[in-house]
Amino acid sequence: MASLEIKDLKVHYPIEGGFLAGKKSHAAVDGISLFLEEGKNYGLVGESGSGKSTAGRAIVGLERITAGRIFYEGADVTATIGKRKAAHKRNVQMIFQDSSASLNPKKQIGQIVSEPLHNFEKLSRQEEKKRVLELLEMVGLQEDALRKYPHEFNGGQRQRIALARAVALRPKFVVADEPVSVLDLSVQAQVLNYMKRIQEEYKLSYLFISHDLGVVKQICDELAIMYRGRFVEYGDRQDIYLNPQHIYTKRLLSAIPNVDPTKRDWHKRLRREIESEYKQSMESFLATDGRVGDLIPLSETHRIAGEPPKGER
Ligand SMILES: Nc1ncnc2c1ncn2[C@@H]1O[C@H](COP(=O)(O)OP(=O)(O)OP(=O)(O)O)[C@@H](O)[C@H]1O
Repeated sequence: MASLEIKDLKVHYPIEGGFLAGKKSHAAVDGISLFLEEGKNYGLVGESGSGKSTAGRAIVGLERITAGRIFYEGADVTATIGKRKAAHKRNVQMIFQDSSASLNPKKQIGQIVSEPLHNFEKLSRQEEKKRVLELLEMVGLQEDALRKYPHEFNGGQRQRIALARAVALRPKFVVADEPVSVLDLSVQAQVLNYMKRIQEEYKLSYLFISHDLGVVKQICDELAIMYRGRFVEYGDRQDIYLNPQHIYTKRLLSAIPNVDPTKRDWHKRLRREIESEYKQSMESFLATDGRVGDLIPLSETHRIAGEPPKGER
């Protein structure tokens, strides 16, 4: 069974003129480790700026790594940008948040989806076209899409095209960086359904990057919660939703919309409590130069995703 292992990954960006402030680099990703198994879905969750996208790009080889190693099926595939090993390139693909930027506007959909096949597989023209049509069909598009350009489709359709291209080589892992966050709710659900369907068909795994625990809940088996380049909590989806251990996780959970209206008051009060606990805890965190190990232990754990306490139902 295929696996992707990330060991102590660091991506530090140089700070321009940073020597004046006594700090030469900014740690966007500061030592994260993950072990991903084929067939399971993983969520990388955190607020804007926590380092999720940088981590995702580094994992697929689009970002220069400062330190750490990446192993695909046990083999070290850590490489500098543009020099990824073939197995890693084929088997670890990525889709991005902004499909209007990631799909070349000057190319027709047929060209876009066939590009990876063209680069990696020696198929006849006929075989290639057949495969592209299968891929388009899998994401709910017809043959007439072949000669159209990205701007002729809406955001949800474009994201489905990006998905078709990402899975053209039947990869084992797809890093999906906020793939639905700019879409309307109904379109989000549609794209997520296609993602699930493709996963069942191809037995692949997603590393799903999102700031929204509500979306991640629908697709991921395991979650890593990221804050300032590090993981503050990692574990099974159910454990994290029902029994979050970290104040930062609780805060993200408390921000999930769609609360049952009958429990709204309870939820509001809980949010207020969490905000005040969060402030104190994170002030100490920052005072200790942002080391996760220095976080103040939690006081009582609120069962956020579960039911309100008895007597408040
Ligand atoms: N190319 C870059 N050069 C310098 N700093 C960068 C670069 N890319 C990202 N950063 C910084 O690294 C940190 C992490 O950014 P990143 O985009 O990975 O976070 P994120 O959690 O994905 O946030 P978002 O959801 O807003 O994209 C941020 O402080 C960001 O400003």
